[in-house]
Amino acid sequence: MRVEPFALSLAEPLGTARGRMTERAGFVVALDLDGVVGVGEAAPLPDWTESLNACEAALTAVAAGIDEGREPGTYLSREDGDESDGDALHGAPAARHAVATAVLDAGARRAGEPLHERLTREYGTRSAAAVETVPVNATVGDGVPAETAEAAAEAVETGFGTVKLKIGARDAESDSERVAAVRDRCPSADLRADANGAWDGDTARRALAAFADDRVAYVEQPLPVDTTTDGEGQRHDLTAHASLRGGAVGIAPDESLAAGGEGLAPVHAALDAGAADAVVLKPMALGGPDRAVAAATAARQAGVTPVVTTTIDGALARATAVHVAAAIPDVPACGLATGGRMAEDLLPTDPAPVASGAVRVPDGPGIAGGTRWHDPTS
Ligand SMILES: O=C(O)CCC(=O)c1ccccc1C(=O)O
Ligand SMILES: [Mg+2]
Repeated sequence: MRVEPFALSLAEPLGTARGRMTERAGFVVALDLDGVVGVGEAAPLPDWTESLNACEAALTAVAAGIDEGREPGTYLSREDGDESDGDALHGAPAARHAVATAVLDAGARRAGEPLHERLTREYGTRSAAAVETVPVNATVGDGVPAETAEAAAEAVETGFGTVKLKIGARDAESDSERVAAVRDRCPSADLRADANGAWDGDTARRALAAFADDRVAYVEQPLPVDTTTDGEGQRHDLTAHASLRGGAVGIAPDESLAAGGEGLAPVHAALDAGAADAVVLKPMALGGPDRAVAAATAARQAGVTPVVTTTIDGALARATAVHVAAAIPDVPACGLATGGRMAEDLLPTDPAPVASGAVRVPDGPGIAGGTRWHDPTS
């Protein structure tokens, strides 16, 4: 297995409650499975996944194990995340994402089918369906009300039906003004907001009441991650998010789904705790496209809406996430329109371009047909 580092700068940094994102770094892996090469991307992001160093260490260990004859699939054996303790990909979801994607990509390329068809069959709820596009939301970063409304209006003009606003970088009253300004300019857009854990319970209740007037569909991660548990073993952050539900504005855990356990355990905990109207599923943070589709299936069974987003990744992981979304029947608008922020990218052309508020699902074999990483001589 080859492991190649990358670093990509963002042309348009994203302002969030956790600061500004300006660069993404990670690794592309290329894995030869009986003569068919599959590729996958690891784009680790602190707060969501292991560190860049831990990711590299995990991938290096997997590469060494494969060189010694270990079967790549055995690193992924349990899709519920129960890999045996001490195994290389335990606690390294971004590294697992790369390896799982490469294995799936090689299998799909061998079968001559797009990745989403394989994901659908193996981890989804229906037989493979032809899916040409997936609806996506525009992502609008922090800014003063006029800027925010302008960016949202521009997105709606270019065809986005859904706009997601980053909030929580300023106080809740200022964010309510931003949301009101957007609603004013975009009367018929579907609106969402993402607090990235910036609020406490009282602030959240106040802000959610104000957002209801402006018909915000849901808020991602209103409260911070807190994996400590009460006497019954329930996580405090999940209980707290559950107590915010019931109003007009839905609650959509995001960071909480990447904390407090391996693999899908946090997703199941959030569903069991009744903490979610929607769940924000990031294949990179969950440890792979296989797990993300399995999480969506579990969410649907619990009556919870699955939404797929990236951690703002390179083109390979973005396209992988598009395949995940395509494997979910009637998926709502997903946070996959982030390619335009990149100043440079992993592929010369975007295999999953966005137009009119939808992303095109790649229809070649595997993730996106052939790339230079698929050519073992390059
Ligand atoms: O969902 C979107 O619209 C874009 C993705 C996004 O907001 C994001 C990007 C990187 C890291 C975290 C997040 C997040 O959803 O919190
Ligand atoms: Mg979020």
